[in-house]
Amino acid sequence: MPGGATTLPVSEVFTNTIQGEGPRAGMACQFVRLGGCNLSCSWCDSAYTWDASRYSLRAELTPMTATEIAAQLTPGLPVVLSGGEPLLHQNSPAFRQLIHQLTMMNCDVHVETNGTLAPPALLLSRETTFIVSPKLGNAGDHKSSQSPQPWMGWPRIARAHLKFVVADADDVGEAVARADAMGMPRRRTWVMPLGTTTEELLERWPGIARAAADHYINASQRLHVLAWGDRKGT
Ligand SMILES: Nc1nc2[nH]cc(C(=O)O)c2c(=O)[nH]1
Ligand code: SF4
Ligand SMILES: [Mg+2]
Repeated sequence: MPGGATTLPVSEVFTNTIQGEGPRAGMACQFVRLGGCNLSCSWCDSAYTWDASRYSLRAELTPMTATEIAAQLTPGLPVVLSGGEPLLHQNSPAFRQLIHQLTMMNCDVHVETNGTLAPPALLLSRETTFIVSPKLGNAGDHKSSQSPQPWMGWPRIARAHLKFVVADADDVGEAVARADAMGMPRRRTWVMPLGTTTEELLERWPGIARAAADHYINASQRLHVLAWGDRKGT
């Protein structure tokens, strides 16, 4: 990403939704979805933010200043920063400006990240919540230049939680092993089902919930998909 960018590549800004996944599932919130990712998960449900081989990123991403983004947001309502990988933009002046504007607007910030990049001091100093999703084998192979290896400092950040996308009980076992290896407490570790339809999510849920409970980790559904399907703007 260009270090001096005064705009961010924005896929979508939407308000009036609920956080669908993980430790804050059900929370009223709004979203800012940024373009670009440093991984290429086979089942990515937001590939339109990064995959130039399948989408026209020029059409999908709009350069916006922090002020333009903030103007579309509701003061006081938590903002989920997602992507793509939003932390790719952490050194951009526009990213810093956006965080400052969200502070002025009294908006909590929750970052949905793949966990490969260390977060900036700016976010750590304002009690940001991090929802960190390291990728399991089910995400397939990434490009040869890409490393899905997570930054190992997440357990030291009290407001960081792991959230693994799992297909079945075996994946839950893999998630537990990964959390344990990172030193992340199980009470801050979540799994959620892979899937973009109600049928898939419900079909996987009993096996995943059972395995999560047996391993003393948390499980969430994907509430927005159950409510509205796999649609942009939700
Ligand atoms: N409602 C809602 N909750 C979400 N939680 C994580 C999301 C994401 O795409 O990162 C997401 C999303 O796209 N919508
Ligand atoms: S890390 Fe997230 S945004 Fe990037 S390819 Fe994987 S699922 Fe998609
Ligand atoms: Mg999503």
